[in-house]
Amino acid sequence: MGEVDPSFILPIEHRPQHSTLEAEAIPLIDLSILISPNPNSVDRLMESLIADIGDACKNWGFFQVINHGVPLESRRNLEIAGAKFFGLSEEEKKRVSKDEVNPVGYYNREHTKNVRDWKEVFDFLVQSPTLIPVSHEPDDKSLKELSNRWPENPPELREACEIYAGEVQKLAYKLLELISMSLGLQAKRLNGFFKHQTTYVRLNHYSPCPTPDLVLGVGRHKDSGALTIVAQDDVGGLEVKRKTDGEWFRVKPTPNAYVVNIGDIIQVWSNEKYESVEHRAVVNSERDRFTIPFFLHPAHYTMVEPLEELTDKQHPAKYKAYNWGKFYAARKRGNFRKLEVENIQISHFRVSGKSG
Ligand SMILES: O=C(O)CCC(=O)C(=O)O
Ligand SMILES: [Fe+2]
Repeated sequence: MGEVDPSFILPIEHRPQHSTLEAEAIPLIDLSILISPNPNSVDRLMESLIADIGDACKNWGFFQVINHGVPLESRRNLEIAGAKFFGLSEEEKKRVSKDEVNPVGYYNREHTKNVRDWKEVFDFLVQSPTLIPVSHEPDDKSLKELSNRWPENPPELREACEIYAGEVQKLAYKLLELISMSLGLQAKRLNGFFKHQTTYVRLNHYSPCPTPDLVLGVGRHKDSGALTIVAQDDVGGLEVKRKTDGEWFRVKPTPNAYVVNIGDIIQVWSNEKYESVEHRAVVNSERDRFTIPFFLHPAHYTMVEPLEELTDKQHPAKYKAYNWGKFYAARKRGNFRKLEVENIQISHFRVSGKSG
């Protein structure tokens, strides 16, 4: 293992098995009806699309979408500018380093469950500035404004990021509406939570690793937001834990598709009709891999709790309400230091205590 820093090395039981099955299995959903509806068949096709989305959310918590309306050019421009940025010297990238006070920009020391991830990232906010709580402490009501930090090089990165985020945001709302309808709710039932969203986009770079069996690009985790929409390149490495048997499945890269997954917030809103599913990113010894997740997050003041339309006497709420901004601030602390205690989880808010 030579030069690999021990902080990256996983406990034996969490090391990736490279016999992992390749999943055609996560559903592939065609959204073309949203872009060019045919008036003669739109109702029937919409009904079947909503049913497919509902099944994918229930059975996998993950699916891929094609014909999603995000212009390919906006994605390519960002992929190219992002690769140029990651190709700069460490010193230059660190001029836009993020830290505990200003958590946007460049970072290469992220930890998942106290093990260092084999990756470097560049994060930017979809709304800049974005308001968030100063601390995770419940009694501290102070807020701070976060603003994006742009590197000098490459100069085109900023515009590429902004255009891309605007395009994926439209897709995020379409998906949110489909998910809402699949739960039997009004299409726009969930949109209001995102008026002052804390959404951000991450550029991930996983460089080749001499010991891919001992480390992970991103350790196993569930996304804590509402929805995640990921552009992955053709290298592959994203793995999803299948709900039925806990097997890890590789998500096969599909050209120009997006991988979509349910986060913890939709698990809570839906009162566990849908569940957020564990996933991870493996690395390899030969090729650089680039991915771009878009993390759809609500306003910091959102109290996350099961939606009242989905609860009644027979189906009581499975979670107590929690404040999104405080939850996220507590979660993020674990990225900057090794914590002595378990990081905060939605299971801590579960009424009868099943692990989430
Ligand atoms: O890069 C990937 O394939 C997945 C990244 C991911 O799951 C995350 O950043 O939350
Ligand atoms: Fe993730």
